[in-house]
Amino acid sequence: MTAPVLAAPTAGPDDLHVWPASTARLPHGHLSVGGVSLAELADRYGTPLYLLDEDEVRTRCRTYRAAFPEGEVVYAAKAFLSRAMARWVEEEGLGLDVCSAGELELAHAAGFPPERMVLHGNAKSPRDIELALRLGVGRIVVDSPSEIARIAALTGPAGRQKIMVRVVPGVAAGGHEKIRTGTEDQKFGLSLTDGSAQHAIARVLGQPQLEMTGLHCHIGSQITDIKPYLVAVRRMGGLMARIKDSHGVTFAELDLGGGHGVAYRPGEPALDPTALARRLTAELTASCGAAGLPVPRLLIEPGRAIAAPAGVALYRVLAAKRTGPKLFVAVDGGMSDNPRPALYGARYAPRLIGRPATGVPVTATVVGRHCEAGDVLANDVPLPDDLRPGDLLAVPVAGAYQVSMASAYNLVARPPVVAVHRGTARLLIRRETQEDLRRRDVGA
Ligand SMILES: Cc1ncc(COP(=O)(O)O)c(C=O)c1O
Ligand SMILES: N[C@@H](CCCC[NH3+])C(=O)O
Repeated sequence: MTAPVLAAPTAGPDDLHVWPASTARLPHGHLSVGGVSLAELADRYGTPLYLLDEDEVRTRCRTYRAAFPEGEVVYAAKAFLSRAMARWVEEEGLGLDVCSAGELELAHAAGFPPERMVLHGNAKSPRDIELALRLGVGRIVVDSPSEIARIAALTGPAGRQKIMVRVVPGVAAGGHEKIRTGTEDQKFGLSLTDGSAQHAIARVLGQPQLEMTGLHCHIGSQITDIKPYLVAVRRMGGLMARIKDSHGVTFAELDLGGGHGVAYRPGEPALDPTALARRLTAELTASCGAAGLPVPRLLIEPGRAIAAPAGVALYRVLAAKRTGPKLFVAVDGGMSDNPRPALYGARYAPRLIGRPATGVPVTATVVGRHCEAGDVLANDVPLPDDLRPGDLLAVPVAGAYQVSMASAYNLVARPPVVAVHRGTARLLIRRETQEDLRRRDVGA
């Protein structure tokens, strides 16, 4: 299905710099992304609606590959996955981080080569491991000692499965306490300080069916400062040196996970992959040089930084009212399609589209339609005071951890995802239907 391009843009994207690069202003308050009018997309596919700009995804993949020419860039599918997304990422030469049989199967169905996948997870099910081994997933990242024997047994004497071990480097970083994974008070990885990482590594090294290619760490998400990554590199370097001393083994790879932060609102910082690559490489070279270690090949696993800025969410206003001092603007989505504000206090910058903003700018709170006071999409944001039912709101930087974390709370169907690309639009994921939801209810 395609949607035509509207008229030529009238002005450049000035305050639109957290929007996809293809965003353009059209007459009468309209906007286009990927050459397609957002208002027209809303009419065609309904709202709430998520769109993804294919060129923005591909450009971001290319920027990462150019930043890490010697390394391997592995897209974290948990940020957003569809068959088209898997194909774009594959065509751009990235690997894929999957953390469930579901992600693995979908990517496999899309033709993503299993050998370029990395399987993660703090609680891998027997099926996750069996499927990964049967399909020939490139690397499995061990997060718990109990996985090791299972992976070795299922690999069988003839095979040799590549393994990494996830280590907690003791680094506090991340945009919110719930997305910090570099310290020992959270569930992921194995401790450096109590020796459980060293113990797991020794067990992996003792299994002839397993080939330990290197260490892994992932310190958190929405990180905008390079320094915590440099501390993590030094700690990983220290551990690699101790493993060399105790086991006489050096590793060919080091996976530093993802977590690279993006700007959700104009003026916010973002992590620059090129600067990150330069500093990481320098730090790794220095750490390894000092310890007499060969410099391992770097793997990194960006999810948000590839997908988030390529996505836009579209909502229609259902109600607008003043309650005390506050202007509440209620839209037809909410925490079921975007739980991030409720979970992490995430902030967004919605804007009115589809008509000129004639009203006086006021501070408004955009809320969803769910039966939950915490169902807020954007707190205290500037919007015109004359918003009315039927108006369209667009929220940029919506491509990661929204559709992939969506629920059907209140039996509100999950929204569709449409790809826009150089003047055309096509449906990637259809809207969930009430029939889909009813069909699961099989007890009378
Ligand atoms: C192991 C691992 N790698 C990569 C990522 C991707 O993180 P982000 O989307 O913040 O880049 C995650 C999620 O935080 C993760 O758990
Ligand atoms: N889901 C989180 C990030 C966690 C990343 C997955 N390990 C977010 O939306 O910010």
